[in-house]
Amino acid sequence: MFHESDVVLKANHIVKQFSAPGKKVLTACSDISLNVYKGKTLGIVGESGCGKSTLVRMLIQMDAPTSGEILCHGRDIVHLPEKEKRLNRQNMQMVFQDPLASFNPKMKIIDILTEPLMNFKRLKKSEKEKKAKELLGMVELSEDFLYRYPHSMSGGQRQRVGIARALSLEPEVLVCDEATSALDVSIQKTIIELLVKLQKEKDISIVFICHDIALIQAFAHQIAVMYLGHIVEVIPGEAVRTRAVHPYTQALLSSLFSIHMEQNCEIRSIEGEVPSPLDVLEGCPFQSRCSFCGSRCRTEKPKLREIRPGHQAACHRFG
Ligand SMILES: Nc1ncnc2c1ncn2[C@@H]1O[C@H](COP(=O)(O)OP(=O)(O)OP(=O)(O)O)[C@@H](O)[C@H]1O
Repeated sequence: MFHESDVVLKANHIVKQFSAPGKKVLTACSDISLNVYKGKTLGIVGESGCGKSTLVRMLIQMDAPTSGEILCHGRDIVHLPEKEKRLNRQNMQMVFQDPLASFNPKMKIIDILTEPLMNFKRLKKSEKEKKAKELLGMVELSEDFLYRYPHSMSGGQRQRVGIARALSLEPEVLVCDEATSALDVSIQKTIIELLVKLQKEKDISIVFICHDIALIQAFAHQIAVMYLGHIVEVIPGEAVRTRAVHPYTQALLSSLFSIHMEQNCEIRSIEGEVPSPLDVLEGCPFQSRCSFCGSRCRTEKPKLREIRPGHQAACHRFG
């Protein structure tokens, strides 16, 4: 299903560290390797603070890794000259959780939609209206919104504008950072259906960051599960419910609250607190919350190993 020749973006052993008070070092991303495939969705899931945003900021060149490489079609994009980096950014666009915060409230929708194209001098002023109408049509919004302001639209409509604006530059990779988390469940569903439709039409790769494994498994082709700066499991989306093996992925699945859940079904929470990324222990990052933790887990960090095609896990119980 996933072929090396279809890799658009590749992270190779990337690490991101920040300096913290008391001369400490905070490792937000620890030795992460993963692939983003053409026309496919990679879901990145994990609790708050596990390093999801830090990881995608590096993937889209907003931040440089402390070490490791990021390749776009095999070419190193970390060490590009600044000018080339800027041009390359057109190819990777982002949709944020709260479009109201990322849009200029004084700008009309026509200007919000066409600003990226104007900035890169890819659109003439005289063509703005035509292009903006086309972009609104692409996200199934009426042309009536053209001269309105973002605050007069609903959250779902604004998120459609955010998607249209991000896709205006025809990127190969679209990164959605909790892009549907602030929306009602029914609106969330329509936005995801729109993303899936646009992905099929345009063959774009989507990186979808989310803390909700139930949502992401419904449409992601592969899911990377993060815990404390580590990727602990990479699994095809359709297999996550039945084949996930990592105790953390299983804990996330069992703590799901689903509206389809049967009555009397037990909701289990994950025992214990996430340790601070400043005090990372030797061995497995999940050891303090894992009911299978053995002596090897306390001393040796498990490597992410393939356990079947397209499925990798970092756990001493497997591989
Ligand atoms: N610029 C920074 N300087 C210092 N520490 C940072 C910086 N950016 C992130 N961190 C730390 O790195 C860790 C990972 O943060 P990150 O925002 O990537 O997590 P996240 O999984 O995206 O969380 P959330 O879902 O809450 O956004 C956190 O401990 C955070 O405090």
